Amino acid sequence: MVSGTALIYDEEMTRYRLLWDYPVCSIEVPERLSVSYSELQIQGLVERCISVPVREATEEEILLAHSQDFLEAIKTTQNMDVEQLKAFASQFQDVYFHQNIYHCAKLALGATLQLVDAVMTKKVRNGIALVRPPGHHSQHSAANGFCIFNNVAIAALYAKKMFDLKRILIVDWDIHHGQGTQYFFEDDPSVLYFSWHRYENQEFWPNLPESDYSTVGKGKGAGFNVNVPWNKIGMQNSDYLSVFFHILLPMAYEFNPELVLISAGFDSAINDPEGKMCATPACFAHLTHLLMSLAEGKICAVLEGGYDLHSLSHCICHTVKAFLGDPVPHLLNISSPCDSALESIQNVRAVHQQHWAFLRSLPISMKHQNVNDDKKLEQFCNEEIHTSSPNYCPLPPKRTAVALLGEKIELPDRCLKINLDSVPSDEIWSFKDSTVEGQKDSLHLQKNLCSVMMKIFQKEVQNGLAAVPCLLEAIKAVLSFCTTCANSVSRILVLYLGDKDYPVSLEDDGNLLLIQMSTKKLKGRESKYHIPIFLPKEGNNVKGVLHALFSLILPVAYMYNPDLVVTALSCQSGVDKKILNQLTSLLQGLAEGQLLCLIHDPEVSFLEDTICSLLGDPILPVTDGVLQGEAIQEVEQQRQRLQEQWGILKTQVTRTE
Ligand SMILES: NCCCNCCCCCS
Ligand SMILES: [Zn+2]
Repeated sequence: MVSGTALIYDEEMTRYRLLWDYPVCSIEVPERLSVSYSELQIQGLVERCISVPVREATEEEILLAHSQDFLEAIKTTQNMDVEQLKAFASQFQDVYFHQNIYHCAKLALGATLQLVDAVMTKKVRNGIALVRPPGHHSQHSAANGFCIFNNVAIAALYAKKMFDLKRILIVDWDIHHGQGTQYFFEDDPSVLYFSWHRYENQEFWPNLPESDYSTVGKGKGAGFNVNVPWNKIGMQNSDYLSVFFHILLPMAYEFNPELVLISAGFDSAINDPEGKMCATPACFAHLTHLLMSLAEGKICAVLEGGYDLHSLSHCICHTVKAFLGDPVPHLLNISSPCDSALESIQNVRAVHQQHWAFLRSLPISMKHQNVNDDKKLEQFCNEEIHTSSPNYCPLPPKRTAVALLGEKIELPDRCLKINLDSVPSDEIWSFKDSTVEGQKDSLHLQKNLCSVMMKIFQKEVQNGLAAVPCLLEAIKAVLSFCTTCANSVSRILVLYLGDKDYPVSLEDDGNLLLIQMSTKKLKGRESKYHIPIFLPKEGNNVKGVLHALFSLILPVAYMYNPDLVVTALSCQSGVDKKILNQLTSLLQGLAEGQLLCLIHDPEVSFLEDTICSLLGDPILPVTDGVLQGEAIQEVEQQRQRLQEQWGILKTQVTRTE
């Protein structure tokens, strides 16, 4: 099983800087790399990564994207004096040169390609290249916006050529539009380019009409270029997550990339002088985590922008920790996106409707700019940046506790098997009403669950799995355990995949959020905290689970922000096992990874797959037409009904009286 996170950095890339007075370029300083690398060391993350050396890119590699003339011209900067460098720079926009920048640009590109090699040859699972100069603004024959060679664009061209890849996803979460990258792949359906960027209706740099949502790609590439403009500053975690849930993730799963490249600019984080946005560093752990279930975890993050040294270094640490499989921190106060963000989301979904199955059957209309949602006018955010990052992060619990009822399977040694006889009897707690048929089963059930729960709450393991004779009884047992033994747990999310009516009447006090996916229309009252999701069956297969996951379950779960997640799944549910594994993986972004999987009548193979998901191992991509029309309608109606209570579900600007 492929594991390990590559960290590629060389201090040679700090050896160039601005040599004259040029204000717009003064923020691109060498300390961006050195301060970030030191923070990685302070947090003990360097030693946990696999260090991969940089190399110089070859001319052939540079020429994959750039013209010979451009390359020759850049070469000449090595022997220039400051005046000549200044004159040379004046032919381009917002970029400076230095006698050593050509060398560093070759190292930045070489580092990027080293990362692609390490991931594609399975030396590591994922990784990050800390490089400068950045790349996403540079074009065929032009340097631009601090960029010389387009590192990520060349990485995509290189990966296609060297590894014969047919589908590559580029996620550009830098706050500037990577117009350079867009130009390279505008008519290329094998590279899905996604970018969000500060735009302010073309008022913000690079002030291009083609950076707006209406640029969707050309010819065969139509639909494979996705621009999400931020027309206000001050965007927050909720705005970023909403774009992932309602645009990027459904598209990415439908596209099913073989490799994910992240143009990881962190000028989109709080306190950055360029972005003036409010998303916290912890948010980037979640953005990273949400992408890690694609392409069997093959992800290469390449540094682009990020100009506030404190914010940048913490964002990078959160990204690396997510790559390493560490629990991702709680995000607080997730709620409805602001109206300006909603308008952008609505417009992007409308203009891409004809290109993507998950959108095709929806009634979406364009909404033109008339929102003056002044909530975003404030320069800086009201919420403090959580800079109380631990100096030296203790190694997180990585083990998974597995308590199986009578099942005999080979467990990876990273698992903690709990055999029932060893559980001390005083750990047994009394059911309020144990209606589990058969004393033996109930005793076993109690022991089973109690021991796994204890291990999770004692932080001895991060998550757990229990095979149970009856899902509903097990859920009740877990809930009664939490109310009696675990007062640190105040909000529990239960995701139940099954057709039985949930027995107890649910108090709507918010301590429990039950989301029930069922193939039959469940009667009984639906409430804010009891969300039945009807999923139609086609033959023996349940369709629309992934769509429900992105459009409903994950957004509501993030807004609910549980302390524990419980999934109750049955093998016979007719849901594609690969989809259940995706669900198990993605839900680990909640509750700092405290997840308990209850499985009824488990097949051994499904148990093994679930254990892999719980261990954070790469999981197989979902391939067969993940999103079906009819099922989408059902989920869509549910989403419409719930969005008033769960604002994160909104995807359109709602008329305000
Ligand atoms: N404040 C507007 C001037 C922007 N100048 C270029 C920024 C390049 C960012 C690269 S990520
Ligand atoms: Zn940027």
